[in-house]
Amino acid sequence: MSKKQTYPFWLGGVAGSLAACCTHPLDLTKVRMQTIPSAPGVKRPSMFSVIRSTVAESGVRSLYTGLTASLLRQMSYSLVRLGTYEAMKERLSENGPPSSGPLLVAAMAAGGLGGIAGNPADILVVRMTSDSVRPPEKRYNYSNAITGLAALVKNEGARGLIRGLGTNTTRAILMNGSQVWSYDFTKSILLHSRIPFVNYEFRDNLALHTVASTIAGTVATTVCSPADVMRSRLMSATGKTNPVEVFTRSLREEGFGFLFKGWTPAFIRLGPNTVFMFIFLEHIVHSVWLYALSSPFYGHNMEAFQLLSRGGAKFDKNKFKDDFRLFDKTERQRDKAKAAVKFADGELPPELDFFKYAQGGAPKRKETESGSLGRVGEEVGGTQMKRRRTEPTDSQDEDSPPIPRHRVTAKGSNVPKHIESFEDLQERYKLHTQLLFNLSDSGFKRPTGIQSHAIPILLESRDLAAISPTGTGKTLSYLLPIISSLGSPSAKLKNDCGPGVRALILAPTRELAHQIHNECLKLAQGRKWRIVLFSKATASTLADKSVQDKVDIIISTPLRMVSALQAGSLELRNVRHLVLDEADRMLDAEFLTQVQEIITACSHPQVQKAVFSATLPAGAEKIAMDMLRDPIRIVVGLKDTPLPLIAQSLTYVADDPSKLPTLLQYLSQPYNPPVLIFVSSQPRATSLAEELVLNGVLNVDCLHAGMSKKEREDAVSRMRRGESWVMVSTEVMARGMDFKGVREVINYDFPQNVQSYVHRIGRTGRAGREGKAITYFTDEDSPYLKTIANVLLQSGSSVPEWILKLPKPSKMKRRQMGKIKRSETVNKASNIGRNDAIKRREMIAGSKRRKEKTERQVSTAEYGADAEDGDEES
Ligand SMILES: Nc1ncnc2c1ncn2[C@@H]1O[C@H](COP(=O)(O)OP(=O)(O)OP(=O)(O)O)[C@@H](O)[C@H]1O
Repeated sequence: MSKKQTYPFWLGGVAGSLAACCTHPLDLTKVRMQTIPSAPGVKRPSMFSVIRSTVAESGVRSLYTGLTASLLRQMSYSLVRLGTYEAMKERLSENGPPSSGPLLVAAMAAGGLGGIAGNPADILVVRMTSDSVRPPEKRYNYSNAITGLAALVKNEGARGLIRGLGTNTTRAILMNGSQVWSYDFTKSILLHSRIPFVNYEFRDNLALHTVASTIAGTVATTVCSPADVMRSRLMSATGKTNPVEVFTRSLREEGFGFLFKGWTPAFIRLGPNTVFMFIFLEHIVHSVWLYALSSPFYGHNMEAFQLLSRGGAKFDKNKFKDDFRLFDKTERQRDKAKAAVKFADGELPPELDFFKYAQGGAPKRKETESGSLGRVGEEVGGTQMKRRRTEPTDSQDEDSPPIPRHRVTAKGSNVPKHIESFEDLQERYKLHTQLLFNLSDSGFKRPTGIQSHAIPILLESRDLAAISPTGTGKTLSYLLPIISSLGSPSAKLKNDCGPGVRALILAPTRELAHQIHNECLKLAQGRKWRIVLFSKATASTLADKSVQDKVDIIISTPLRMVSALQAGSLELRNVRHLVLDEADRMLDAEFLTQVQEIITACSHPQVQKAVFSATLPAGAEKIAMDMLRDPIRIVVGLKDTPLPLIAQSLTYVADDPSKLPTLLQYLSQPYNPPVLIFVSSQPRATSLAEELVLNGVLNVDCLHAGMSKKEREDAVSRMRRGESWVMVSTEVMARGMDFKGVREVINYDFPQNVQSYVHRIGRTGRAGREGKAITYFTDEDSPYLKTIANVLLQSGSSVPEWILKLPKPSKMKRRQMGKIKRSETVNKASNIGRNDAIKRREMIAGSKRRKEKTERQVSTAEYGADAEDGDEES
């Protein structure tokens, strides 16, 4: 179910009332259609004839007859049903997202309560809207809801208030169960799903609310129609009425179809009503929340929160405890005091320590159990099954190597003060409230270590080199300052900021660029910045200067960008913010020339440059520092060191052919999907994936740069949806990709270097979660083992004594590390007779790809459709 914010109880009533104002004429028409007495042989009036005759009474105004009753109904029925459902949902969410069953029950129960609360107003609605179609002597002539209510009690006593209560409550139960529940359900299904063909991904915005509420309206109309018809007939009747009698008489006279009588007008009324109600509700909740965040009154003593929650369900301070704290100065001051004490110790304040690795360094390492070479398939790290401890540990074993300290070190002139909360940004840098809201909406309550330091530095227009472990939120560290510094969208500024793109983010792979683009869109929600993922299609659109000048941010791979620069179809002269994500990769031999060309094209004198990575070897760092102006260098934890949250181990597998049986054996036992498996080449990735499938491993997927754009996108989507249990990949997935659920990484092939190891295993243990990383090593890999073992050691995983005693590989030797030649297939035994088949298949696939490419090029030329980007995989 989708995550929703708690809102004051009465907001549901307000949203319902606003919706009722829009759809009351339809409501009136529906009631009239349902209550006009039928006479044998006389055709029932159509919806349009009812509307026509209503307007004939006293003009368009008569379509609003009974509006006061309708508003009273919303302020009782909708207020209770929506408020109660939200409160129940909140309760059910205490231990994680609730499942649909309990939510459906909650929705129905809340509907029942709403039905009871709204019954008197419902009677008034039916009577007031259908009064004019009754014989004059039988009319009620209520002038408004209040006098109507008084007349009802006076004439029929308190019992009059419960007329039709049974059917009305049944209808309300069905209505809430179908409408509110199906809205939430549809929303959660659609959120982040992609519509095929148009390739649109739903986000929590107007489009999603509209589609989900339309579906909810259709479901609700169908489910509620029978109860609705019965309710109208019972409520419009005077004197004693028996529901069974009404039902059997209607059935006898009109057949079974009477239960769906007025479905079309009911839908025409309920459909828009549902759409309006949910859209109003979503927007009012959003606005109230924004108001709460920005109001100066809230900062002091939370009066406004109390005001908002007065008279209904309380604003759930427990759920919003983090936000609550943002506005509670006493608490904040207490936190600041605590932070000051912690900082004196050289540690991070607790609120910066989102990922908990800052609490005194790495966990206590486990002692090696075996001092000798393990048997094939035996994990010699000794820690892989044991969860990492992240509590601070002061006591150290004499023999233990030093525990690494994960603290933040900042070097440079006049380093701006770090922030302690996102709210500090609003106080210090006037961060737009919408951004603050979007952060909170994404569940980002506190800045991580890198964010708390990098964001103020970038907001103060300084150049930055930031090194922080994988999964610690580097993306937000640069996105937030960029978006905040841009101020208004270019299109609005009307060239005040100069024409042309204002921010450029470079990433080494298409997948990563896509992911950053998505993060950027999420953060920018609610404002109209133009954020473009640079592809062949967008490049051709942006070739039009007038379009280009309206773009605020471009996210691209270097290759794609350089092609556009060389073609003269893009200008970067106005770029004020340039970020290199995965900086060491971007500055390595393969990309350096392209990146330099792009940097040169960003010729604005005030361009701010920043480089981010989890690893930055000395060579790359030197290049980066030379390119930055008066830079600040931030390091979180130890350079090139993974988080202690990842339990790392090394598994001896003797030789390459022994890896497959070891892996199959591992996967035949319970494991934590999804598992990400890294191999050294594209053919090996395909081959391993095939072998796993042939051996009955379920939900195996494969991703490498040799696959088409569509295949790669599909593989990433399957992974995000949790449909892939085992993903075999190459280095293309090693950097930056954020699949929160990845619990285990297996290095099937030994990594090429330390950086590759750190990034590969960094696909797990993200955002504070624990992870597990296993690295297979063969006799051939053993000369390089010590290099990786040192990384394990630095980050607190244990390493067998014998590995520690291995000689340190020379620089020359280390360079050879990534150059081990491995067979293209992982199972030579199945090669016999298969090689030909594989070659044939590859030839067919190749020709298919070529054909597709030609077709795409043709269609690109004709329709400007997206075409495949260049591959950036090494
Ligand atoms: N302040 C925050 N609070 C909670 N979660 C956060 C916060 N900032 C980022 N995250 C989440 O942490 C995860 C990792 O973030 P991100 O991908 O930016 O890490 P990274 O440091 O760039 O990793 P890598 O080095 O692998 O690229 C993401 O799922 C992101 O949504």
